Order: sequence, then C-alpha cells, then structure tokens
Amino acid sequence: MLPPLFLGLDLSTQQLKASIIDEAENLLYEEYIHFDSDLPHHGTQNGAHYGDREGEVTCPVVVWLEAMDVLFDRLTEKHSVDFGRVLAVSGAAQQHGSVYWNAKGVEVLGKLDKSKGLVDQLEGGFSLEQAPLWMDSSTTKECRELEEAVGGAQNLADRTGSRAYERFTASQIKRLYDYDRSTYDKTSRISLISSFVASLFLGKVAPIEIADASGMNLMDIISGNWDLELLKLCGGDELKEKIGEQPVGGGTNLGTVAKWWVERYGFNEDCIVAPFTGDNPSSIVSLSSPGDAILSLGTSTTLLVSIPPSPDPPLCTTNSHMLAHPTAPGGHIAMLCYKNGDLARKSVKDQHYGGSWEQFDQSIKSTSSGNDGYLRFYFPMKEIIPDGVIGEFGFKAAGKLVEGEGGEFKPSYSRAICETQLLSIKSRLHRILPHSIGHLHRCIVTGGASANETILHLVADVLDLPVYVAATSASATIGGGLLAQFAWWKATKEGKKDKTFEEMREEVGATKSLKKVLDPRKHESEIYDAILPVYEECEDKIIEICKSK
Ligand SMILES: Nc1ncnc2c1ncn2[C@@H]1O[C@H](COP(=O)(O)OP(=O)(O)O)[C@@H](O)[C@H]1O
Ligand SMILES: O=C(CO)[C@@H](O)[C@H](O)COP(=O)(O)O
Repeated sequence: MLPPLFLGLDLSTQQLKASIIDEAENLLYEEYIHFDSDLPHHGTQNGAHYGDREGEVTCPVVVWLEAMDVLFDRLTEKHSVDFGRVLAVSGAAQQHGSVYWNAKGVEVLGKLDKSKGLVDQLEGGFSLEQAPLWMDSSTTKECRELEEAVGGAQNLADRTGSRAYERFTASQIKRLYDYDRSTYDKTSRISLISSFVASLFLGKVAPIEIADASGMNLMDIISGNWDLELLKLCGGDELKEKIGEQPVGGGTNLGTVAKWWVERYGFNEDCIVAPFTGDNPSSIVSLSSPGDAILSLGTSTTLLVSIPPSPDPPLCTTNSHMLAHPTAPGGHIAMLCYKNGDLARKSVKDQHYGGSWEQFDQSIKSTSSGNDGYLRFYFPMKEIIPDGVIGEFGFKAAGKLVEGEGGEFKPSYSRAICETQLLSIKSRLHRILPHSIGHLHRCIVTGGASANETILHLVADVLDLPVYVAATSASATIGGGLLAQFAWWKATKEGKKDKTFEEMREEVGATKSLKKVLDPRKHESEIYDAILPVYEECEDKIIEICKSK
C-alpha cells in the first residue's frame, strides 16, 4: 500500500488553497483558486463585496462553493491526485466570518448527489447569501451594546479573550437578531467559515474548533466552552441550538468524509475529517514555538505569539486578542491584527510604482532607514489598530503634520508604508507578551508578502529580530495538513489517543523546516528605536484627528 497523504486547505480572503503533504511533511501537491481572477463572474474585489451599509464587507457563499468544485476538479484533472491515499483532511479559513445555513441547506448537505457539484446542490441552502467577512466593520453599535451589557470592554476581553470587535461573530449575529429577525429565524445553523468547509467534507454541520471559536466573543477563554449569557445576549435562547455543540480541539476525529467525496473524487472511505481552524492559529500549528513571533503578511497583517499552558489566566487586553491554542489544551495565542496590510501596500504599489513590486522595492532600496525624517500612514479602510482610524497622513519626524489626506510627499512611499506598518507592531509587541515568554528570539514571516526580501529586511531592522521563512508562504494550508495528520495519528495508532501534537512530530521525525534569511542590523535597529516615540506621537495625533471628524 502506498504511504498515506494528508490534505490541508485554507479558505483565506482572496483564495482557496490546498496542500497535500506526506507523513514527513513533504509538500507533494499545491493548488489554489483565486476568487477574483478564477471566478470573475462573481465580481469580487480582493475576495470581497463592499455593500451598501457603512463598513459592510461580505462574500457570497456560492463563491466558496464554486471554488471548492473547481479546486477538486483541478487537483484531479491537472495533478492526477490519488485521493484514495488521503487518509485525513483538515484546514483553515479566514477568521471570524460566518455562514448561515437554512433548513434546506442542512438537509441537502446530508444527501449530496455524486453527479452534481456543490454549487448545483447547495446554492439556495443559506439564509444569508452574503457571508460577513473579517473586513466588515458595520456592527459598531452592537459591539458597544455587548460591552456595556457585561460591564465594559475589559470585562468582555477577560471573559472571551477580546473586547467586542465588529468583525467578530457575536456582533454580526446580534445585528441579524436585532434588525433582520426573519432571516435569523430562517437560519437553522451558524458556522464559522472554517467549520463551514469542514461541514462540506463531513456531510453534516461540523462543530466549531476551539481556536477559531475564540475569535467570536462568544466563548469563555478559560474553559473553552460557550458563554451561555453571551449567546443569549446576541441571539436569544435559540442561538445555542444554531451554534451547536461545544468547541472542539484541533486534531479531533469528527468522522469520515461523506460518501459524495468517495464517489465523486475517489476519496478513501476511511478518510478522517478533523476540525478546520482559523488561518492564524493554523500558521501557529505549522510554524511556531513559544518565544517565536509569527508575522503573517497575508491580506491582513497579523502578529502572533504562542503562549504555553499556564495556571495563570491569560493576559487579555482591549488592544490585542487572546485566542485558544488549537493543539495545546490550556495554551493560548496572543495576536495583533491590522486590516490595512496587503491591500494598502498594493494600492501604494499601483498608485506610485506602476503596479510593480520591483519598483516598490527599488524605492525602498534607494532610500535609508527612517525615510529622511518622514512618516506616512496609510489607512484606506477603517483600521482595527488603532481602532477606527481612516485616511492618509504624512508627518515630519518631529511630529509635525505636514499634510492631511492626499497632498505632496517627496520621500519613498513604499518605505513609508512598510515602516509605519512595522513601527505600529514594534510599539505594541512588548505589551502583549506575558512574563512567561520573557523576550522573543526570532520572527517567522509568512503570507504572500514574505516572498519580498526587501520587506523582510525592514522587518528584521524595525523589530530587531532575526527573520526566518518556511519553504512555502502558505503556512495555513500546511498547518491544516498537520492537523489532519494529528487526527489520523491519534485515531489509528495504538496508544496515541491522548498524545500531544509535539509527540507526534517527534515520532515522525518532522522538524519545522525554517530558513534563517536575515539578521537585524544594529545601526538600523537603533534608528527605529529612536523613531518609535515620534511614531507614537504621530499615531496619537491621527487618533485625535479621526475622533474629531
Ligand atoms: N513580492 C511581493 N511583495 C509584496 N506583496 C506580495 C508580493 N507577492 C505577492 N504579494 C501579496 O500577497 C498577497 C496574497 O497573500 P496571501 O497570504 O496569499 O493572502 P490571503 O491568504 O489573505 O489570501 C497578494 O494580494 C499580493 O499583493
Ligand atoms: O481577522 C483576522 C484575524 O483576526 C484576519 O487575519 C483574517 O483571519 C484574514 O486572514 P488573511 O486572509 O489576511 O490571511
């Protein structure tokens, strides 16, 4: 019999990616479906629709169904993947977004017909055709109401790991419950995007995974169970039923793939489905050890630090997130998340460098650290950190606002956007680290922009950390493959049921194949240390300006 394979998926903001690995984590197949370019008839812009309500950002569920159909056709036709060798599947998805199944959808999911694709059968199976995404910021009112109901933002953070955020699922559900009750009532089950994809494999609505559940403002961050009072506040008594069973850990065996996968694509009928997690927790699974910072430069920018289990309660702040760890019970992940990451850099590249990353990079290379004393901030979308700021702002390093939105600016635009994005992380990094971590040893960079060595140089110098990358920038899909392998290993190997993820990695002899790319340069890092207070002063001014708008 040929050795087993493990399938990991990542349904991220702009694309659906798949990786197939073997037991030693060798990457055998990789494929992706880019929503805008592969499925242009849905009219997504960077994977999203921007709606009529202020801050409304969604994606039609049918885009993801079609991406699944096309992806598996491609894996079969282009790569001739033998799915009979795939013994477990898991994966990840952009966090926080939610999918609303109606009764018909749940019913059809349980009896998929092998002669038809997912779109043909499941279109019309959702009470909300447009799923709210992590970029949505339309639920500020619901957020403040939720915080008020539990005695303030810090209380909610202590309880769920985060204060109320617009993109988190609680406020999204509350908006539906408060303003669109008939749609809410037509909703039989609510999935996260991650558990929605797991449901497609399972042929029934899958439970929500614990790390992704901690991005909802609905789960008790200490116990890992649903907070019943919060459920009721957001969606009445009936929300408990719609959300389903308690969150489950990464690597849980949820059952085997639905018959449809066996009959249509030749999946092994024993192929295990393990819970899908969020893309950021999945990157932690594939890349991180405590003491590492992970910088994910995907559509969003996130900074993640894995925190080992501790008897002390996790450090929950109103400016950062605390997530449950997907594979270490009692462990956590501290996270910063920025909305204006890749899309803001891309717009600078298109506006000033003719759409060329080479020219974007060249402008950084031909200027020096600190950009001749200028700082320029880009927030084309309402930002998460600092909360609610929007616009473009340029400053002299002395903290003097040289122009407001738009206006003339001489030094390098590309250096400016990368420096201010990274200085924001530098100014917050120490505040999210618990004492148990002490200090960080290295920064592992992943996501699309980790392919850009010029940006990696800035990361090393600004954060003053050695920079590492993995063999592929698609760390979330590899994390999915590893979660699949973990579920299979525990379920099928004698005596492994209660073993840990690390024990599995040790047994199969897998090491994280990380490559050191750069060390920070002392002189350059000192320049950024010196700029930091000025950066913070400028950021405070922007917050004031935006408040008074
Ligand atoms: N050389 C580069 N420099 C900077 N960014 C890049 C480069 N190459 C690709 N990217 C960015 O990577 C992004 C995709 O990253 P990815 O991690 O796949 O996103 P997501 O997972 O959120 O869909 C693209 O939108 C693109 O702008
Ligand atoms: O909202 C968050 C994390 O809180 C985002 O990081 C999403 O999870 C989207 O991920 P990418 O598609 O940008 O990787």
